[in-house]
Amino acid sequence: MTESTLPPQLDFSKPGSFPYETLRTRMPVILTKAIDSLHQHISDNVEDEGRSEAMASIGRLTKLKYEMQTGKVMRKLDDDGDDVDVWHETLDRMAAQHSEDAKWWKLPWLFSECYMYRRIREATLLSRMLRDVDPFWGSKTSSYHCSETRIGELAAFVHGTACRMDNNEKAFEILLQFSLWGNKSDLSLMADFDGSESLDHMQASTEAHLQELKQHILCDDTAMLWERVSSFKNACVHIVLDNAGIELFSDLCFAHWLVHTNHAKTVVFHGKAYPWFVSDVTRRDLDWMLDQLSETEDSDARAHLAALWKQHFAEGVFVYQSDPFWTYPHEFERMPESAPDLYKTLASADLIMFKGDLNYRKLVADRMWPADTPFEKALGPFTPAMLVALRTLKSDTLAGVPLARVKQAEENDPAWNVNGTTAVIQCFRPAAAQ
Ligand SMILES: O=P(O)(O)OC[C@H]1O[C@](O)(CO)[C@@H](O)[C@@H]1O
Ligand SMILES: [Mn+2]
Repeated sequence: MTESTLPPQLDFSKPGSFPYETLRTRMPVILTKAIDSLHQHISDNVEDEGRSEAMASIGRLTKLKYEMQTGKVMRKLDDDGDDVDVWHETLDRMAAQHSEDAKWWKLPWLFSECYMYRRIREATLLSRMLRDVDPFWGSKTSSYHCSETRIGELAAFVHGTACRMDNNEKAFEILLQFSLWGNKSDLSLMADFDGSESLDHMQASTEAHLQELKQHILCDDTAMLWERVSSFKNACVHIVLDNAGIELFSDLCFAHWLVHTNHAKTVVFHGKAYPWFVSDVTRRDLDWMLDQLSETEDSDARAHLAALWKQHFAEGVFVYQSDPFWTYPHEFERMPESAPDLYKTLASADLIMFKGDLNYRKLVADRMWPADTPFEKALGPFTPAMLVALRTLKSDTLAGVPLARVKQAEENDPAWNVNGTTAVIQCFRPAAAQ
């Protein structure tokens, strides 16, 4: 298909649409919160001489908010980050394709949203006092603390039961589902477990709950995935991470199971090089979470897992990488050209797991595909290895789902595709892996 015969990317042309409301309401709120948090950091930590340059960065963000809200030009970047050329080339390409003057509201949603986070990065990079400050740190750490009970329960299940279950497939399915629903901010699994019951009881009630949640999975390729994973011995699995907190914890649990049942020898985690889309994982988030888990009592499953996982990272069983490509505004089909080494690394994987909504949008190029378009067709040329997308839906793009299923979901809940209550587990398996 040529660019002109492909469905267009999501944009802001329709008042009331989800992208439109995101730019009108949600993005300014996110920006205001980032400004507030940097402001707080300055008041608490920055002495007189550093204050004016830090405040100049706050001024840049206030200006950005004004530019967004009033449809001003999306200007080039002022910092000297290694990725500046990529951003400038993309900005030029976008302008040539969509609107010569590159104004806010005129370029596609995916590019515009990524650009906002890159401008936040610019503002922090340009101040010596702020360059290492994460404006979303407070919201990430407090969301972790809100999930601590659930994390404790899941840790007990993983440490105590999952790797010893007679039925490997069952354990795989449960942990896969945790990783999937971990992408929904409010993970309401194990709702009935009050800490006093046995692990068996907890497992039974969790299984019942997961069973109930299954009806909200619009396309479920778990069987295809299991067919592949069950054949693994010492495989190399890559997980392209999404959010910090309970989602990251559930991803680590899945990786733990892969390694401790000898299905995988190595799990490579791909995170972001700097704060991105509020809650996405950076190395600092990962290290902080491991330390939090270590600080529980010695007998706690969380402390055991943290010790083991730290050792895995030290020994290369778990590997953390943060290629700059993940914070480009690029659809993944651009990876072979834009990040050939990363593409080569992924092509060597036995399986790549893509977590979350934004990764899904980039997989299918954020186009308005008819929902029943085959997933493989929507992936276009991005087929490095067998891959699976685990996503709760928080934006309108979707492929690989029968129209009757979409209709049913719409009837149940008008916000079905943007509020994280429905999900997909979608696999692509190249001919060579069959
Ligand atoms: O963390 P996730 O699952 O990628 O969700 C982020 C998503 O949320 C949104 O901000 C919309 O709610 C999208 O822009 C983005 O795709
Ligand atoms: Mn995210």
